[in-house]
Amino acid sequence: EEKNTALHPTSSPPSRKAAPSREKEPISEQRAAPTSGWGEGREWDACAWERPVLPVLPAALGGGNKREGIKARGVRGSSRARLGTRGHTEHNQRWGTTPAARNLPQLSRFGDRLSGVPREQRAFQYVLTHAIPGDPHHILHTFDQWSYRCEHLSCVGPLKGKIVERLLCERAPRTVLELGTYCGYGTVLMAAAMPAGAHLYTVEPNPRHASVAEKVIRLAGFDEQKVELIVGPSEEVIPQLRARHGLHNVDFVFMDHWKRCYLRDLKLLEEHGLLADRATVLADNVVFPGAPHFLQYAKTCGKYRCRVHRASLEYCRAIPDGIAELCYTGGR
Ligand SMILES: C[S@@+](CC[C@H](N)C(=O)[O-])C[C@H]1O[C@@H](n2cnc3c(N)ncnc32)[C@H](O)[C@@H]1O
Repeated sequence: EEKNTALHPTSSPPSRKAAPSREKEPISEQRAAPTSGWGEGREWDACAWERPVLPVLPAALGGGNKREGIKARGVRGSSRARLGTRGHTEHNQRWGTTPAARNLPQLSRFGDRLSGVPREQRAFQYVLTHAIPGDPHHILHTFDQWSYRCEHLSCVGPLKGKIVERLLCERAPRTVLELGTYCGYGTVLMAAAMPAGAHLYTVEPNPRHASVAEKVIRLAGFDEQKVELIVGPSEEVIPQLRARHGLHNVDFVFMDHWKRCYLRDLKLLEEHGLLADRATVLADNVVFPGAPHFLQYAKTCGKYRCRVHRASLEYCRAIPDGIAELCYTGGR
């Protein structure tokens, strides 16, 4: 159920015609070359050293991670169905009929095996070498560059990130809960926008993702006083938030884990009395891939005021998506 693991970046991938001269160079030289890339419109060069390792990386490694739900081929099919004429043509031109596109899931796994490094770890290595430590926005920007130009990551992304950031600034919450940390993109984005003294709890069951996120969060300069990463599934963590983590109630929730868990976890938060009066609950991807049961409940149960902020899917402007905003009124 991971959101769109197979969708391609919006900007063109680097031309493979341009690559041969570099590809013949020893890898050590290629790694040394790119560091001047930032701010000069040469961001792809900054990660050019990835190409010789896997020449088909940008096209091939969009997803296909079995553990994370929808297989790349299935998502690709849906995305093509939803694209307009222009998007469809672009899609075909880029990936549509190439053997690499037809074999996305296999190639993705092949990429992980060949490099011996999971996708999220590759992204982190890029961030570590190119982002400015202690500068959350530069770290987010570096993730964006990686995701647009190299491999798709299912972070909230810059467009929907702006919506989250704006709502968070408006609400100025004291306590924030994120469900689904992944690489820590959303965590860093929210931690940077929170008022001083606010505390963010973020929940991630996958230890591999949690390990990357922990490093990203600390790289951005947020300590445990500000951001607490809890490793475990939301259904186990939510009931323990009060007793184990001292969270009395939460002012702002960002749901961005598996979509089928949204409704269950919203009800869990209600049952455990964890939603503060007028708490804001944001839920990502309610348009694509969608969370219809969650939306139906939020609109009809009488406990929330609900609206959807329309945007597009992270790193893919052709696919409509949206963030639901719920305001908890508790039925009053
Ligand atoms: C779409 S990603 C989260 C993206 C992140 N919020 C961001 O903006 O960078 C979804 C994440 O939810 C995690 N996840 C899946 N099931 C979960 C659960 N039951 N509780 C918490 N997280 C879960 C997955 O492991 C994955 O890392």
